[in-house]
Parts: sequence; C-alpha cells; structure tokens
Amino acid sequence: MSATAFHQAIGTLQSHGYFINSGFQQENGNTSLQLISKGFRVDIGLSRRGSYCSRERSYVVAQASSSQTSVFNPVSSPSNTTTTDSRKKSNEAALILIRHGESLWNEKNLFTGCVDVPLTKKGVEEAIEAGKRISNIPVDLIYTSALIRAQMTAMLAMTEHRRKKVPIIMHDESEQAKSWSQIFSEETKKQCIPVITAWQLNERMYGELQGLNKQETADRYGKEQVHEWRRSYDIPPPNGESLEMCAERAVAYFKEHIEPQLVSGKNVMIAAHGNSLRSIIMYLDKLTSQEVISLELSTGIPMLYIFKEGKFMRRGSPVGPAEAGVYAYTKSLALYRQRLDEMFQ
Ligand SMILES: O=C(O)[C@H](O)COP(=O)(O)O
Repeated sequence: MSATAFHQAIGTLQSHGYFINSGFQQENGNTSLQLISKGFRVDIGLSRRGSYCSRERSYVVAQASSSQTSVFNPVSSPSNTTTTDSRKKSNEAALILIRHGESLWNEKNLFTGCVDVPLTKKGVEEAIEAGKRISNIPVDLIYTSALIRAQMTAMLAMTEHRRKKVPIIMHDESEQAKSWSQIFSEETKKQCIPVITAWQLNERMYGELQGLNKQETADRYGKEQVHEWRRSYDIPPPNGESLEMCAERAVAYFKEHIEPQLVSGKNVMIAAHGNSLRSIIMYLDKLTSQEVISLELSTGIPMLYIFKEGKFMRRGSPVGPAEAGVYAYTKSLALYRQRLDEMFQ
C-alpha cells in the first residue's frame, strides 16, 4: 500500500475527529504505517473501486476528539446479555451498509433491478472479504432485501464474523411459517442474529431496461440519457423507478423499522443494492439531489456509520470510484474489538 494511500487514510481519520500520532517506517521497500500504540487498534481498510488494498491492522494513538468523550463501558463480554445496559449508556450503535457482491448480471453488464439473480464466484469472494472487514464490529440485527444476491452477501459475510453467531432468516410471511420456524432454546437463541428480509430494500425497479445490456443501451439511447436514468434523482427509466421513488420505500422502511433499532442501541447491518443504498446514504449524509448523482457504490465494500445521539457519523466508505475509503472505529468500537481479542485469542 502506498504512502499516499496511508496519508489519505490518516487525513480522513483526522477529518473524523481523530488525533493521530503516527509515523511511517520503511519496510522491505514497502512503506507501512507503523503507528505507536498506547491504546486502540484501528483497522485501516483502504479500498478502491472493485478491488482491495491489503488490510492494514495498526495500533493507533487514537485520542478520539471531545465529541466522543462519552465512551460506553466496553462490552464486558461480546455476548448480547451484558451489552444492553452499556449500549443504553453510550446510546452509540454501529450501522454497516453493504452493497451485494458482484452478481451474474453485473458480470454480464445487464440492468438487473428487481430481477432475482445470484452472485458470481467473485461476488461470493467479495462478500467473504467484506465479512473479514466487519469481523470485529458488533452486529445484533441484519436487514436484507428480498433478493438472493443481497441475502447471500449477508450470510457469507457473517461466516467471517469473530463472534460466530448464526444469522437466521426470520420467516413471518404466515402464522404457519412463524410457528414452524420457532427456536425452543433460549441459549441457542442468544447465539443467533435475526435476519429480516424486506422488499422495500430491493434494488430500484429498472423497468424496461431490466435484462438489457448497459453498453448496448448507451449505444442506442446515448451515454448521457443512460447516465441520467442510472444516476439522477428524479428521472425514472422507461416504466421503472427513479431514485426518488426508490427512496420513498427504502428510506421510509429505514426510518420506520431500522432507525428505532439503532436508537435502542442495537448494532445493525444492511445488505442491499446500489440504488436502494444510495437513497439511504443520501438520507444519512443529507446529500442533495445534485450530490447524489456522483455517489457510486462498489459491490461488496462495507461502509460503517456510527449512530450517536440521533446523528449518523460516517466512519468509512468508498466515497467515490477512485477515492480510498477508510475504516475507522470509534473509541468504544475499538474497546469492543479489544474485548474480542481478549476473549477469542
Ligand atoms: O440493477 C442493476 O443493474 C445494478 O444493481 C445497479 O445498476 P446501476 O449501477 O446501473 O444503477
């Protein structure tokens, strides 16, 4: 990883209110970031569009800025039972957003929308890599769309989580489904993470573009027109959803069902799609309809937010195709990470 990339990482950490005391050390010709540690560990995962730099795990003198002085008491054990009180005290919760890994139609460069296609082998690998990057962040609840590519991404990512809790897709589509999928052991339940599937988180419905090749469509209708259909806020593709229409269901669902969980201190992961997540990020980051045009999400790259006192703080995300996304924990998440290390050496 280049020194520039690390400087970018440090700059982003500092822009998020971290004071970093860092040093560079030349090692076998590669520059690696050797931060003198007094305290917390920060995963600096730099990612470029569609590919990953190697993940650097470095100890950081990360004196979080005053805005993060109220650190919740670390998870005395990463199991659920002891975290509720500490979560309430901190009213801090982690929100992880992941766009699904590469799908078979992404690979063929076809408009997918609400067509339910699975991941490619590369998409499976991306989901597993994403899981490695979130393996030390607490997850109490998972939300996915009703589409298999998002569900596969969530389940594969969780195979890498250090807590080794079992994600279980909840079935409440009928009384029978609910009763037949009951778990009759409280102990086993504690080792599970409920996965809620919601069609409201589905990819935007791409209308008459679904199944068409993106390049051929651009050749036929013109690059500008296709870019407008793909990235604008309020211009829908033929008989499809605009981002605004997608937001009306996805953001509404987020506000009604997911935000209250964060308020109660639950740590949430959402595995969904390029556009349903763009609409949610537009809400979280308060982007304008102009700004959202340039928001691109790569497949399988996790983005971490911290929800605290009613606000969403972006902690690490690929903000653009070329820019590196930096993954920085808050002090309390770093403490949680430390507890995991102690418990799962
Ligand atoms: O639905 C699709 O085709 C992709 O998931 C997202 O497509 P887009 O990047 O063209 O919005």
